[in-house]
Amino acid sequence: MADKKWFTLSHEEVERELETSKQTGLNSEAVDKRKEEYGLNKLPEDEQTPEWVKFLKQFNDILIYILLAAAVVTFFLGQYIDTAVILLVAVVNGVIGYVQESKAEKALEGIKNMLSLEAMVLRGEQKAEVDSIEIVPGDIVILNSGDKVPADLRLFEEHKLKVEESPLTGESTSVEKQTDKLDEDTPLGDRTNMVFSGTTVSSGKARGIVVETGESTEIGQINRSMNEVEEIKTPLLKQTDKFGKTISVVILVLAVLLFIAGLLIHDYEWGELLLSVISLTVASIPEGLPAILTIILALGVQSMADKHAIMRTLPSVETLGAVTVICSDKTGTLTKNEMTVQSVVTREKAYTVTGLGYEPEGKILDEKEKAVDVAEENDLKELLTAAKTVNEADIYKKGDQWEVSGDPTEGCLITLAEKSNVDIETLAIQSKIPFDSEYKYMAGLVEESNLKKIYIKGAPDRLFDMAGLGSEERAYWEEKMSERSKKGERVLAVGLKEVSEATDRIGHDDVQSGITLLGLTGIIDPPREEVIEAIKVCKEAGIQVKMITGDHKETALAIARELGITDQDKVTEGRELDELSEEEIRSLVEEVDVFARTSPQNKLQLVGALQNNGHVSAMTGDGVNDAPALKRADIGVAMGIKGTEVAKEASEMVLADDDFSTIVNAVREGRRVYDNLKKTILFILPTNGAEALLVMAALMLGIEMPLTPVQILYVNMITAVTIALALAFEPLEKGTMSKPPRDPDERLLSPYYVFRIIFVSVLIGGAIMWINQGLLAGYDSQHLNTITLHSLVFAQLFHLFNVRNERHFSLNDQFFDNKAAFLVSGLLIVFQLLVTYVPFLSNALGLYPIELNYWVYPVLVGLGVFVIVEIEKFITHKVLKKIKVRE
Ligand SMILES: Nc1ncnc2c1ncn2[C@@H]1O[C@H](COP(=O)(O)OP(=O)(O)OP(=O)(O)O)[C@@H](O)[C@H]1O
Ligand SMILES: [Ca+2]
Repeated sequence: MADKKWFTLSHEEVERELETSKQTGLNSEAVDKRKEEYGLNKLPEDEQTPEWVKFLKQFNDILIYILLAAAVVTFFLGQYIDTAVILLVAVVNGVIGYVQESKAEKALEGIKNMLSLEAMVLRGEQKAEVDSIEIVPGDIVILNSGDKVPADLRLFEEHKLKVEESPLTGESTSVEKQTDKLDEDTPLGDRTNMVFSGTTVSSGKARGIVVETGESTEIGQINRSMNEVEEIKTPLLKQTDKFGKTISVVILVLAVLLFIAGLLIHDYEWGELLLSVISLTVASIPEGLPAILTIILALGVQSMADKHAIMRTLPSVETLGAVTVICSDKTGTLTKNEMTVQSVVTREKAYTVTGLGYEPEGKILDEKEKAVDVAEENDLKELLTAAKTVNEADIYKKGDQWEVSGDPTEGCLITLAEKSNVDIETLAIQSKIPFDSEYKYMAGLVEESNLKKIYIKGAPDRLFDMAGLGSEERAYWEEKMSERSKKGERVLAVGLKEVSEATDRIGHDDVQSGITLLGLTGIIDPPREEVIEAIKVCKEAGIQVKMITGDHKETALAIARELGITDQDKVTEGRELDELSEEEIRSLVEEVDVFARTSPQNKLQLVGALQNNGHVSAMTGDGVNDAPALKRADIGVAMGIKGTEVAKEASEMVLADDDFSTIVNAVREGRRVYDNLKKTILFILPTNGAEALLVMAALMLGIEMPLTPVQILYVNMITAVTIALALAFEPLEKGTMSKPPRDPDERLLSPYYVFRIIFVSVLIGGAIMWINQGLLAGYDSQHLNTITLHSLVFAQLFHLFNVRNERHFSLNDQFFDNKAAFLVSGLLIVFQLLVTYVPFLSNALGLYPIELNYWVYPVLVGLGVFVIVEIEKFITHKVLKKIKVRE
C-alpha cells in the first residue's frame, strides 16, 4: 500500500477504503486477520553484527596484541607448549569477553522491551491501550500530547494538534495539523492531514486512521530505526580502556629496557632472555579486567530493573551513585495519587463528604452533619455538574476495588458526583481547553436549555483572578482555600461563565475574566509512607531532596513537612523564580526545599542552577514540557505509569512504579556498583604487580624464573575470572549511605589506591622471594615453581577478604551475605588441588605434586598478607582521619 497517496483522499474515503469505522474502530476478528495480512507494526531489526565478528572484536585490543606477539615469539623459540597456552588464554579471554558482552546486551535488550511503546486505539467501540507493534491498518488511533505516533495516520479529528517531525524532516519546530484533503504534489513536510510513525505529539490531541504500518511507513522507507541502540561503553569503562593502554605502553617500555639491561649486565643467552621478558609482559597484563567490569555493570542494571528502576543507559548506573540532589514531583511520586474529595465549599455553605477512595459510596453532609438533598442546593448541584462534565476520567470496579482510568484528580470528582442523592448530568462538550500544567486549568463549552456557558475547573488562585473578586469576597475564598491547603489538601476551584449563543470555539482568551466561582473542593492525597524513610536515607547520605510541584504552596509545604523534606516554612513559587536573576536562583536553590506552582520552565531553571552549583541532579517529570528539564538533568527520571513517551525518551531512568523510594533505592544500587568496580580493580592489579616484580627480580639478580609464562597466565585467569567475580555480588557496605556522595570527577584510582596496589604487590612478591631465596633456598625449581604459584593464588584468595571491606574486616552478617565469595573460595581450592595432583593437568602446567607439608607456605603467605593489609588499612584510616580533622 506504500505507494498510495492517502493525503489526497478525504477521511471518509480512507475510512471506506480500509473498511473501518471512525466511531467503533475495528473488531477483534478484523484485527487478527489484518495482523496476518500486514504483519507486525515494526521495523526490521538493525542490521545485526554477525556473531563471529562480535567474537573477533574481542581480540581487537592492545593487550591481546601483546599476547599474540608473545605467542609468535615463543613459537620461533621452539617453546610450543608456551605458544599453545598463550593462544589458549587469548581464546579463552575472547570467549569470556564475548559471553559477557552478549549477556550485557541481552540484559539491555530485555529492559528495552519493558519500555515497549504503547498506543491508545479504538477497537470494538472500546478505548484500549495496546502494544504499538499490534497496530494494523484501519485501526483508529487516539493521540494525546506527549504520545509517540505509532504508525502513519490519516487524521479525521484534531484539537490544536502540533507534531514534532524532526525524525522525518530534520526540522525541530512543531507542525500544525488539520484534517482536509491535500493536492497530489504536496511534499512530505506539508502533508498536514497526516501524522507519521516515529514523530511525537508536542501538544493537542487527535484521532486518525492507520493507513501504513511497519516497513511501509514513511520512516520505515527511510529505514531509520526508532530506538537507537545504546552504547555499551560507559565513561568508566572508557577510563579503564585508557588505563589499559597506558599500562601496555609502560609494560612494553619496561620489557625493552629489561631486555637491554639483561644483555648488558648478565650477558644472558638472548633466546632465554626473550622468553623471560615475554613472561614479564604476560604477567603484567590484567587480561580479565575489562570483562569483569562490564559484567558488574550489567548485573547492576539487572538488579535495578528488579527493583522497578529501569535504566535506559548503562553509564547512568555510575552517575547514579554520585547524585547529590533529587528533585521530585509531589503528586503520585511523594504521594499516593489516590484522591478523595473530603469537603466542598460554595458561596453560602460548607459541606463534608464521607467515604474514601474512588468507590461511589458515601454522603455529602452539611455543617450539622446531615445528609443534604442536592436537588435543593443550586450552587452545589451546578458545581457537581461542571466537575463531572469537564472531566476525562472514569471510575470502574475491578474485582471489589474501585479504580480510576485517567487523571485521579478528575476521577475523585466523578466519585463525588456519584455520591449525590440525585443524578448528576454529564453535558456534551462542544469545544474545550484541555488541561495543561502550564495554565493549570481546564474548561469546556456546553449548552443547556439554549444557554451557552463555559465550565471551568483548576487551580483556585488562577480562577480567583479570572473571577475579578472584590476584596471581601477574595478574603472569604482565600480563607476557605487556606484552611484546606494547610492540611495538605489539594484544592480545586470550579466556575462558570455565560457566553453568547454564537460562541462555538473557546480558547484561553475567553476565560481570562468574567468567571463566576461556584465553589472549591478539598481533596486529600495521602503521602506514601515509605517515602518518609527514603527521605531520611537521603539526608543521611548527603543527598538533598527538593519538592518541585505544580500544586499550591500551602499544600506543598504541608506535605513536605509531613514527609520530612523540610522543617522550615520556606517555599518559593514559580512566578517568583521568573523574577530572579540566574545568580539569585543559584543561591536560593541551596536554601529552599519546596517549590510550588511551578511551570516546566521553572524546572529547567532549577536544574540549571543546581548544576552550576556543582550538583549532580536527578529530576523527575512526566509531561511533554518536562522533557527539556529531564534532558538537562544528570539523571532524568520519567514516570513509568503516568509519564508520556516523550518524557521517557528524554530521561535516563524510568520508574516502573512512579515511587520516590525507587529513586533512592537506585541511588543506593548505583553506589554499590561503583564501589564494587573500584574494589575489583583494587583486587586484580596486585596479582599482576606481584608477578611482574618476581620476574624482574629474577632477571636482575640472575636467578631462575619463579614461574613459567604458562603458570603466570594460569594465575591471571584463575584470579580474575573466578575470585574477582565474587566482588560483583558484594552487598553495599554498611555506612556507605551515611557518607556524602562521591565527587563526580573523582578518579577511579585514587592516590591511596595506587599506594595500596603497590603495597600489596610488594608484599606478595617479597614474601615469595623470601621463601624461594631464603627458607627454601637450594630446592629444585619444580618445587619452587609449584609453591610460588600456590602462594600467589592463596595470597589473592585471602586478599579478596581484605578488599571486601573498605575500612576493616568484621564478622558481621554482611560478611556472610556474599555467598559468591565463599563459593569461589571453595572452588579455587579444589582447582588448586586438581592442577597439582591430577597428573595430566600438573604436567600441562609444569607443576610438581608437592608433599602435603609444603602447603604451609602458601597458606602462611595468604594469612600474612591478610593480617598485614588489615593493619595497614587500620593505620591508614587513622592517619587519613587525622589529616581530615586538621583540615
Ligand atoms: N485535571 C485537572 N483539571 C483542572 N485542574 C487541574 C487538574 N489537575 C491539576 N489541576 C490543577 O493544576 C495544578 C497543577 O497541576 P500539575 O499536574 O501541574 O501539578 P501537580 O500534579 O499538582 O503536582 P506535581 O507537579 O507535584 O505532580 C494543580 O494543583 C491543580 O490545582
Ligand atoms: Ca506534575
